[in-house]
Amino acid sequence: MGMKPRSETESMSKSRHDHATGGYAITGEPVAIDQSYISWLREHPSALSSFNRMINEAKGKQIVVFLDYDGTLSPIVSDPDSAFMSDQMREAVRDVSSCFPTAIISGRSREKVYDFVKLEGVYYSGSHGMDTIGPALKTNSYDKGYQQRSFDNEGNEFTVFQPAQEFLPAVKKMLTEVKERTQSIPGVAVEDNRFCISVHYRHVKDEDYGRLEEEVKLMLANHADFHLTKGKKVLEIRPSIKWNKGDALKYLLETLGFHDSGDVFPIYIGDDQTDEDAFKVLRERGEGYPILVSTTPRDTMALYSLHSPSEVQSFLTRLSRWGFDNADTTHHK
Ligand SMILES: O=P(O)(O)OC[C@H]1O[C@H](O[C@H]2O[C@H](CO)[C@@H](O)[C@H](O)[C@H]2O)[C@H](O)[C@@H](O)[C@@H]1O
Repeated sequence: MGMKPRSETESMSKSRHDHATGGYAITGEPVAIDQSYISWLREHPSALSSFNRMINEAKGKQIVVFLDYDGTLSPIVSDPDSAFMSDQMREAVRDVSSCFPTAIISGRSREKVYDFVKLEGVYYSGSHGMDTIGPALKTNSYDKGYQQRSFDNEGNEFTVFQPAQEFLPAVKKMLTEVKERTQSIPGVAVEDNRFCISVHYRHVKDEDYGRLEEEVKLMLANHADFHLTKGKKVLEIRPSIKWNKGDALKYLLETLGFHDSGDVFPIYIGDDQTDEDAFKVLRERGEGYPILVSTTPRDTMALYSLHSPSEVQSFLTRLSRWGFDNADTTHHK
């Protein structure tokens, strides 16, 4: 990573233009590209336009791919239970994971992400990194009390790391409480993400939002060891431990054998506020490619950008093609 991304605005805006619509909306009218987005792209170039440069930086290093789920592998939709991944995206993730170690780190429960993705050979981390399946246990710097050996149906060994284990009984109680407190507010949907709780308000009227936030905050006032974070039309209740998606990324890198290693090139792609913790880790380590998925200019620690899940798919497809073509010269799984 090292250097700041070079300005590639002209080619970037052209590629964005071409990618989305061929430069024209389906009405035949030229597509207007927001000027502020184009300026933002100067600071956060497209990971597709910068692909060759990225590959040059990655040469001789082990690429490891980290992906967020909602808004990255699946588009944001109004019903959280219907955030399905397309077959094409699944194929792109499968191909990438057959070339490089690949992990999906999500705010959802680990089981739910697996149900959406349904791919073997991928590491899954749910509850914002508080429930992570990693490689089989070797010596590592993490508390063994939170790590358990486990086996899949084919007898492959892996490790489950759950640093918020002792919070589970409290999360269960809060789940019941938050449902009771919010049931009279039309449109609220409470999602059990195992170690955290999502309170969705996408379908709540603006005039009811204040009451919802107040109910959640009142509940949290009685649970000092939990706190609130905000995502896309969602309030997220999380145990107050020093653990986030960035820590899960570090845990996976270490257990994959890349603790403080200059031989690794981690790529992290995510769209939400909680992904910033992972971008920050890559910036601090000074390695890899932090990529934000966004259609609008945003304050971010990411250095590169992709416009939408469909661009994520193109990026992954390109990466796996490069991985397959260079199987003899690159480190592989
Ligand atoms: O870390 P992620 O995998 O991005 O998970 C973050 C939250 O994603 C989901 O909610 C978001 O996506 C929904 C489906 O597109 C959308 O309806 C909702 O408004 C978004 O906030 C998920 O349902 C949450 O539990 C996750 O915390």
